[in-house]
Amino acid sequence: MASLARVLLLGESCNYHEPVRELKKKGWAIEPVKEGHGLNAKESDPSLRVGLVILDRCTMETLGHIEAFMLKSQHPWVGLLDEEALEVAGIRRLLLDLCQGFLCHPVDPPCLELLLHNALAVARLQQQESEYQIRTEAESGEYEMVGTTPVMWQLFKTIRKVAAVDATVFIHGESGTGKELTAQAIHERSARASGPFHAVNCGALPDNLIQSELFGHEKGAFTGAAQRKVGRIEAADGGTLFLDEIGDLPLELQVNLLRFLETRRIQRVGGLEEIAVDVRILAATHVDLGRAVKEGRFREDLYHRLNVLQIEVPALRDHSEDIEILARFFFQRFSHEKPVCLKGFSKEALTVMRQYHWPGNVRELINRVRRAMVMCENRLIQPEDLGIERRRIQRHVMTLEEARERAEKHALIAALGRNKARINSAASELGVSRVTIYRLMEKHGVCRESLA
Ligand SMILES: Nc1ncnc2c1ncn2[C@@H]1O[C@H](COP(=O)(O)OP(=O)(O)OP(=O)(O)O)[C@@H](O)[C@H]1O
Repeated sequence: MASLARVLLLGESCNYHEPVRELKKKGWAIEPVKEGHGLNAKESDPSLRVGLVILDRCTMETLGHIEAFMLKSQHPWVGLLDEEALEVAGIRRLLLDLCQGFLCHPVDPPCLELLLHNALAVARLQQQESEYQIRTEAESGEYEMVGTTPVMWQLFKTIRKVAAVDATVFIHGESGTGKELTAQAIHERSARASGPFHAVNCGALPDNLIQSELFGHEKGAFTGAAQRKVGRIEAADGGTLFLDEIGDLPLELQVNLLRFLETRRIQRVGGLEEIAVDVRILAATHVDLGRAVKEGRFREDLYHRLNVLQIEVPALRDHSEDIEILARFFFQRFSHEKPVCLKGFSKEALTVMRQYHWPGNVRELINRVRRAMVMCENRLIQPEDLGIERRRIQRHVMTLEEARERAEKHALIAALGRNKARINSAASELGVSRVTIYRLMEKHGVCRESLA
C-alpha cells in the first residue's frame, strides 16, 4: 500500500536526507516541490498525497510562501524542524493550524513513517468526506432541499403526492422554514413544471398596490397607470402562483381571489374583459389562519377553498438532527467565499447549533453560517463566530412539556404513516380512541391526505 503513497516534499535541509532516503526505500514516492512549482497540475490529479514540510532556518518571507502553498494544497502535512525553529511564533502557528503532526531533528525514520501513515489516513478520510458531501448534495438536489429525518421524509413524500394533483395547497410553517422552497418543489414535480413559477408576498405590498400586482391593470386605470400591466396571476398562466403570507391579504382582495378561484377568470383593474387564466395556487402563512377566520380577519369561504390540501413544514428545532447536515450543505454552498484555510465546524460549534432554538429557522441558520465563514480566524468555525450567545441557548433548552408535545406528534405521524393513514389501525396501535386520534391530528396540524 505504501508504494502507492506520494509525498510532496517542501523545503530542503541536509538534516533530513537520511530519513527521506529511508522513506524512499520503504516505497514512498517522494516528489520535491521545485521553486515556482504550480499547484494546479497537481490538484487535478486525484491520487492521494500527503505533504512533508521542512521548516528549519525559515525567513519570514519563505515562511509566508510555505504557508500559502500549504493552504492552497488540500493535503494533510507533517512538519520537520529543529528545536530552535519552535521558538518562532509563526512556525508554531503553522504547525498548529496546518500540520497533522511534526518531528524535531534528529528524526527517527520509523516515527516519521508512522506520522505519514496517519496523515495518509486523514487524506483518505478527507476524500471520502468530500465524496459524501457531493453525494448528499446530489441526493438532495431534487429540490435542493436537505433533510434526513422522518419529519423531512414525510415532507418530501407529501410534496410528491400533492405535486401529482392540481388542487390548491396550503403550506403552513414558521417563518424561514422553507415554505417557498416547498412550493417550488411542488411546482417542479408537477405537470406544470415547464410553465412559470411566480411568488408574491402578500404581506410585503401596500394595500393600494396589491390588487394591480395580482390582477394587473389597464392603461389609465388610475393616476400613474401609464401602461397596461399584466398581473402576477396572469403572468403565471400555465404554471403556479405562490401566495406567501396570504393572511395579510386585505379583505376586499380576498373576495377577488375567491372569485378567481371559482371562475378561473380575472379582470384587470380598470378593464372590462374577463381573461381566462390557468394557474395553480399554492398559499402559505405563518399565522394561525383558523383563528384569523374566527376573528373575522380572513374569509371562511376563501379559507376552505385554499385549504384543500395542507402541508406542514417543520420548524428547524423539530428536526434538529438535520442541523449539522444543513450547516455543512450551506458551508459547501458558500465555500467560494470562504478563506482557503477554513475547513469546517468545530465540535463545540456543532453542539451549540444543536442546542440553539433557531427562532428564524433555516434562514437564520444560513445567515449564521455565512457570517461565521467571514468572521472565523481559525481552521474551524467556533461558537463565537456563529454569534449565538450561550445565555440564549440555555434559556431555550426544551421544557418537559415541549418534549412531550414533540414526542406525541412524532408518534402520531409515525403510527399514521405505518398504517397508511387508517385512523382505526393507528388508534389501536397507539392504544387510544379514534376521537383522540382526530383530536391529536387537529392539535398538531397533521393532515390525513398527506400521510396516506
Ligand atoms: N430543507 C432545506 N434545505 C435547504 N435549504 C432550505 C431548506 N429549508 C429552507 N431552506 C432555505 O432557507 C431559506 C428560507 O426558506 P424559504 O424562503 O422557503 O422560507 P419561508 O418559510 O417561505 O420563509 P418566510 O415565511 O419568511 O417567507 C431559503 O434560502 C431556502 O432555500
